Amino acid sequence: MDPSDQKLFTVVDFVIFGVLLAASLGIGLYHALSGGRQRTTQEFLMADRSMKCLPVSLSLIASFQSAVAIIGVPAEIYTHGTQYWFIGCAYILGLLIPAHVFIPILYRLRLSSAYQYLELRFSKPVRICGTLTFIFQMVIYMGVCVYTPAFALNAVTGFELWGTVLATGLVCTLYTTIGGLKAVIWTDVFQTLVMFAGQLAVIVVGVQKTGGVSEVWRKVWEGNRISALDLNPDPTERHTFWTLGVGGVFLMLSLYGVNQAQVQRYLSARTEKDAVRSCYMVFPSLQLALALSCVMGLVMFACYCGEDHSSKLGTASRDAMVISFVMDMLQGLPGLPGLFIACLFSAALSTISSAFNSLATVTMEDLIKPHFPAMTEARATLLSKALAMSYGLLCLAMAYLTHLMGDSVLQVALKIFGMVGGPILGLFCLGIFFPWANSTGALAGLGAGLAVAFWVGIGSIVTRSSGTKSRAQHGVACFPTVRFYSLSYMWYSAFNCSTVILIGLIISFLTGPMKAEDVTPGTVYPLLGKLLCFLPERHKKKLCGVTPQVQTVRSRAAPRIVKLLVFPNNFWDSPTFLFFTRGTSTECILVSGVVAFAL
Ligand SMILES: O=C(O)CCCC[C@@H]1SC[C@@H]2NC(=O)N[C@@H]21
Ligand code: NA
Repeated sequence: MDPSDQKLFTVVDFVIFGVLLAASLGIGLYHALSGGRQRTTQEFLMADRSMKCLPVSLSLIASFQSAVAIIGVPAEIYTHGTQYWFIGCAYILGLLIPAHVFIPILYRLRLSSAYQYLELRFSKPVRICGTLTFIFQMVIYMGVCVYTPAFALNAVTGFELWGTVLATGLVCTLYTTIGGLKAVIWTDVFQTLVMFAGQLAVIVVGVQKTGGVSEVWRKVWEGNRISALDLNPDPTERHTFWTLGVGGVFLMLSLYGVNQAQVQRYLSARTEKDAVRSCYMVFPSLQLALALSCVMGLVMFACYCGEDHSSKLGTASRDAMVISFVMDMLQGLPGLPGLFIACLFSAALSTISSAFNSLATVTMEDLIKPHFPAMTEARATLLSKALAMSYGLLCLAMAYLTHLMGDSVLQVALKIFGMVGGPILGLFCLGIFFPWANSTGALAGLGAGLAVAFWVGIGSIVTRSSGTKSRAQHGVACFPTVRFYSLSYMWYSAFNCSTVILIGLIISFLTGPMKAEDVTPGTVYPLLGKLLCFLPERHKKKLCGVTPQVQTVRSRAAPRIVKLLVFPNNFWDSPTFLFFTRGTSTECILVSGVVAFAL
């Protein structure tokens, strides 16, 4: 379909796209001129910790649901079938663990940056390394998010590529810089609704034009695009229930548990209960978002029946093909192409604004403020705005880098999360679940995790095998290393997280494990108490002692049998052990469930 030979966009479409940009700017302006007028970092970066759970939950969705998902998931379903849909199973534990482990710890510490936790639990160098790793991850991810919609549009509609990148980047930088986190959250709410509307429109029109639901179902069934549960345990198998359902949990934890963009939203909630509730509310909306993008891929398959369009659209044709499918469906329906473009850019803007704002926050809180304690509030807020602006410009540069990656955008994004988000998740898990871990171990673990992550990640790109069906397709000999490189990219988060924890513990024990009394109260999760929660209260009380506040350590003689079993004497009286055993029934059930599932 040659863009010039048919009017793709009527005036109505441009108006709708214009309304999206104007509305986003309007919300930014409103929050710049209302409330405290963004005069303090508490307001600019933390929204005065006044947000209710509904806007927070919609904003949590928007942060990691960008044009990559809107375009990449339908392309994935079109090409490989609905196996990817099983990632929805990872949303259960992927949101329950943040709600009951990460949020309580991070919220009660009253942090602004998630990485302040690393200094409280370990040391300042660990915090700096965590912050720099996060910045690296988000800057690259931002580039992919800005580039994806512009590239796809340009490939199909001749939309001026860099003009679109510039327009998106500037609008986003502007409302993020003037309106702060409040503007980012409320534009996220608006943009998430536009995102759902756009995808729904394409599905409704697509089904109607392909002959109705039963016709679509028949075609996708015959085209065997409905994947059965694939329980193949082979870790090099790209998408199976295990890589998506289990590997996906680690991916979700790295995003919804410890990623600053999401943690900042939890911390901006009025109360801890609001933060936990917003995490629960993410679940249905995330399932809806996943369902919409998967169904869109199925409708696209029913419409094209697997014809190959790569001749027309060049290299990453699958991604661009989604846009050409949408334009095929929506042309001649004034306003709908504009709605979908608005949907695409809503997805991009809501993710990029979250990235700008979280990057500005951690740079301010973790890298600048500690060196300039005397900095005035006004100057700090001004500097935060300047940071948001500069990250905006940096992101445009990163968009160009994406130009060179070539992989399907969904795979690029998920690899970034696995390679960089996985080690950060490992760092937090090491601190939260292993009180013996010390900062030397943490630094060594993070270093090892990142080294392994890049070794496997880059290796897979070089050997073009990140979870392919068989090495034979690539004609490379089946040496163990290639098998190592062929690890499915969906295992990167779990693999790298485990590497950090393993190396971290080994180095910690070699350099002298942390003494329980040296662990900052409130920075470890009482895992043991949860595991033993099935014990009757009196046994548990005897075994774990009363569950006092960690600070006041009362010596509790553990029963002889247990004493002899596992721990040296002083451990039973230590704050960590006692702290370990504090816990409510919900969390007990959750943790035993996790352990049972893992076993
Ligand atoms: O859309 C993006 O920008 C990134 C791709 C999806 C990221 C992960 S996949 C699991 C979870 N569900 C989402 O909608 N986003 C995250
Ligand atoms: Na988004």
